Amino acid sequence: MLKVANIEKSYRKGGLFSKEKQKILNNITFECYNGECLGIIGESGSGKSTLGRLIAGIEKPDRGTILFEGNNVQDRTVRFGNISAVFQDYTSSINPFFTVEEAIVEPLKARKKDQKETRSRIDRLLYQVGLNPSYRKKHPHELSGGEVQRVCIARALSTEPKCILFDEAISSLDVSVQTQILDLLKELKKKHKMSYVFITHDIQAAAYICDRVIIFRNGEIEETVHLENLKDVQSEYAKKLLKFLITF
Ligand SMILES: Nc1ncnc2c1ncn2[C@@H]1O[C@H](COP(=O)(O)OP(=O)(O)OP(=O)(O)O)[C@@H](O)[C@H]1O
Repeated sequence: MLKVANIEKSYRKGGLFSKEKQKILNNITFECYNGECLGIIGESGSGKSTLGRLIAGIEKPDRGTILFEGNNVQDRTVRFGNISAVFQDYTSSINPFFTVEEAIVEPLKARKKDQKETRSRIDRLLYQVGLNPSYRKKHPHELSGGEVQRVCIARALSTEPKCILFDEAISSLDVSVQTQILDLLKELKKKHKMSYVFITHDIQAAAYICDRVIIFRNGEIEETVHLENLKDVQSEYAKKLLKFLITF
């Protein structure tokens, strides 16, 4: 369903006018199937978030394609209602002038629903991410970082997308809230065959929710492994990385 093929991405090194480029992603090819949670782990700076931005359609690859059900995610209408994204930097994810209710309802606006139905949907989404209805009228500055992040997750779930990209999206939450969100994602995955691309440093969270894990190294895929074989990765790099992440 999500098909990433031969992706390359470079950025200018040393500012806007520099001619020198640094390759961040090289020859990235993988698929994320319906109902699958695909983890992406790798060292800081290995290009995970860059890949996340390409999947979310925020940036364009220099080469290669990212297709969702056969259509290019660069096309907004392909992403709309199908792919959502939750990023680590939640402070810039929500308009500071919006209330929680407005933020959650924004992606739903294109769909004509009656107000009562929308309100009960907002309450259900808030409940699912562990917030009560009293949060509806609050603004982001009145919330803790973890609460804003939960609103971002509720917003990403609001359109019932087929695929959600999470980029370190739950790392900042309390362990109990993390578990609640992971359990919710597991349930939605089972019920609606949703799929997730789950970028994380948290090997425990990845082990809890992912079906397969891609190990990233310097902008390339080092190894892809099914969760049940995580302890038996082949490459020396993957062994070292996992050992580091598990003992860290
Ligand atoms: N817009 C940009 N312009 C120039 N360089 C960039 C840009 N975005 C990212 N980079 C560089 O690309 C490299 C990969 O960054 P990226 O954020 O994708 O890594 P990451 O694996 O997600 O790291 P982390 O785990 O720390 O979030 C880094 O060297 C970073 O400095």
